Amino acid sequence: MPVTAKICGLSTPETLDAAIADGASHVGFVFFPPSPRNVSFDQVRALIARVPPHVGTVGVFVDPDETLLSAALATGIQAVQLHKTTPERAAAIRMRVPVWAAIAVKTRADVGQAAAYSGAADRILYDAKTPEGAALPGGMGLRFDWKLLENLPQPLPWALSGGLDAGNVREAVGGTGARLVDVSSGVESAPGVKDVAKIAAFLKAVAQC
Ligand SMILES: O=C(O)c1ccccc1N[C@@H]1O[C@H](COP(=O)(O)O)[C@@H](O)[C@H]1O
Repeated sequence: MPVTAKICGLSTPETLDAAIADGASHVGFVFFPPSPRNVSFDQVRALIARVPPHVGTVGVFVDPDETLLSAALATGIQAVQLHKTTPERAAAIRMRVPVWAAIAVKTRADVGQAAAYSGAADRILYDAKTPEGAALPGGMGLRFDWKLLENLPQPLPWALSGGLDAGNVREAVGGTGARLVDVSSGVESAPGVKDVAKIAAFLKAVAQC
């Protein structure tokens, strides 16, 4: 089975088109105002119109309230990636749209939190835990100890993220067995500024995994 990749935090037609042309299986849009990647509903509507049916669209949220979630779902996103969202809230949201539950990982106990999302999410996204008080719960280019995922029974389909880039994704996939990887900072030239050459290099590296 080939390894597939989500390119996250896209905000321009040029970088979205590059991700699709270079083989991304999913593209992600961030709905979180403190993020340098935050996008408006109109922006996302226009971007989604460019996405072919074989590429999945994912909205990224941090425990979204009802108003934000409803407006974002109206743009046409096909799944939601939920950070800092309880299993109960995730389960309620899953009644409306497929859910990727982000698990912030620093320790083995963090990885164990994934089990609580059985029945509440469709996929687990293991991401690096950002420091206490950080502005963002993800998208900071931080990685966690991939050994924490070794030999672990997985409660759900899962994906790996956190600090991935073209130079380390092969090692990450080899060490963890991930079949879906997710990147944001690793394909940027500055926070929030996606780089088409880095997107191409990342997706080429993934194709060689
Ligand atoms: O990218 C953001 O700004 C962001 C904001 C709020 C929650 C999550 C966010 N990003 C997600 O974090 C992971 C890892 O990103 P990175 O590759 O380490 O930069 C990825 O899933 C992003 O979608």
